[in-house]
Amino acid sequence: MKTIRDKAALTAIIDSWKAAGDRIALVPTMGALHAGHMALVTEARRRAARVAVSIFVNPMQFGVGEDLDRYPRREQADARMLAEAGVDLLWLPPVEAMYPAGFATTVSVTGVSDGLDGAARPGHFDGVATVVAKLFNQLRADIALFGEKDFQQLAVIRRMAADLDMAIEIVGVPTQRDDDGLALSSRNLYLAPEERAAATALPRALGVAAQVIERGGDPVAAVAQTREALSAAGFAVDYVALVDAETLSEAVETGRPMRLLAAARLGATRLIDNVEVQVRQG
Ligand SMILES: Nc1ncnc2c1ncn2[C@@H]1O[C@H](COP(=O)(O)OP(=O)(O)OP(=O)(O)O)[C@@H](O)[C@H]1O
Ligand SMILES: CC(C)(CO)[C@@H](O)C(=O)[O-]
Ligand code: BAL
Repeated sequence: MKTIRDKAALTAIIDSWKAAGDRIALVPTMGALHAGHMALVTEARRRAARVAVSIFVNPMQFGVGEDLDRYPRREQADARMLAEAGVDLLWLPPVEAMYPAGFATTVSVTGVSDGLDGAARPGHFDGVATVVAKLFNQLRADIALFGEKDFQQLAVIRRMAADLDMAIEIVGVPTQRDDDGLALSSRNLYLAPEERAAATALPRALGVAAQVIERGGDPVAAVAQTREALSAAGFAVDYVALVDAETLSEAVETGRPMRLLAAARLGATRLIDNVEVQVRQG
C-alpha cells in the first residue's frame, strides 16, 4: 500500500492507474477505522481493480463547539488495517492541501440536506459535499462507497453526483453493528462503559418502531414512543423521523421506500442510526 500526503505524488499514481485502464474505487473516511469502514473496503475490492482510502478529518464539516479537536486520530493503526486488507493507496492530505489560502468554493445541496442532521448541524453537509467533491476529483474514482449508517450523507452525495453529472457510481453499504445491535462508529470510542451499555437503546427503539409501523401501527405514535424510549435510557433526543428514503422528506407517500432515522446524545457523545421500514404490499 502506498501512503501519500502530497498532491503531485497522488496525481502521478492516479495517472498510471488510468493509463493502465484500471477501475478505481474510493472509500472516503475520517479515520479511527473499525469493521464498518472495512466492510466498505471489502465491497470496494470486489468492485474495482484499485482501491483508494482517504483519511481526512475535514474541518469544514464540523460546527463551532463540535468535536473537531478531540476526534480520534489513529493513523498508524489505520494504515496497518488498510494494508492488511489489500488497499492500494492511502490518501492522507494535510489541511493546507485541501484548503489552501484563497479557497473560496462551497458545494451546497439543498432539499435532502435541509432537515435532520442538516438542521441539527448547520453547514455540516456543505462541508461534506465540498470535501467529497474534491476527493472525487483528486482520485478520479469510477466508484465511491459510503455507509448507510450516515443515511442522510449518502442521500446528499447521491444528489450531488447526479446534479453535477459526476461520472462516478455511488454505492451504499449496509450498517455494520456490534453483537448487541449498536452501529459501529468512531464516536463510540467516547462512550464510558455505562453509556456504552445504555446506547443499545438506540437500535432497539428504532427496531421496535419499524416493526410497529410495518405491521400497520400509527407512525406518529411509533415515532413518539421511540423518543420516549430514548429519553428513558438517558438520551437527549435531537430528532426521530420517518422519512421518504430517497428525498428524506417527512411527507411520506404510501408505496415509497421509507426510513426511520434518529440522532441523540448520551452525555457529550452524539450518536446517529437508522433502519429500513418495509413498505407494505397492496
Ligand atoms: N457501522 C458502519 N457500517 C457501515 N458503514 C459505516 C459504519 N460506520 C461508518 N461507516 C461509513 O464509513 C464512512 C466513513 O465514516 P466515518 O469515518 O465518519 O466513520 P464513523 O464511524 O461514521 O465516524 P463518526 O463516529 O464520526 O460518525 C462513511 O461512509 C460512513 O457511513
Ligand atoms: C464522507 C466523509 C469522509 C467526508 O468528510 C465523512 O463525512 C465521513 O467520514 O462520513
Ligand atoms: N460520520 C459523518 C461525519 C461526521 O459526523 O462529521
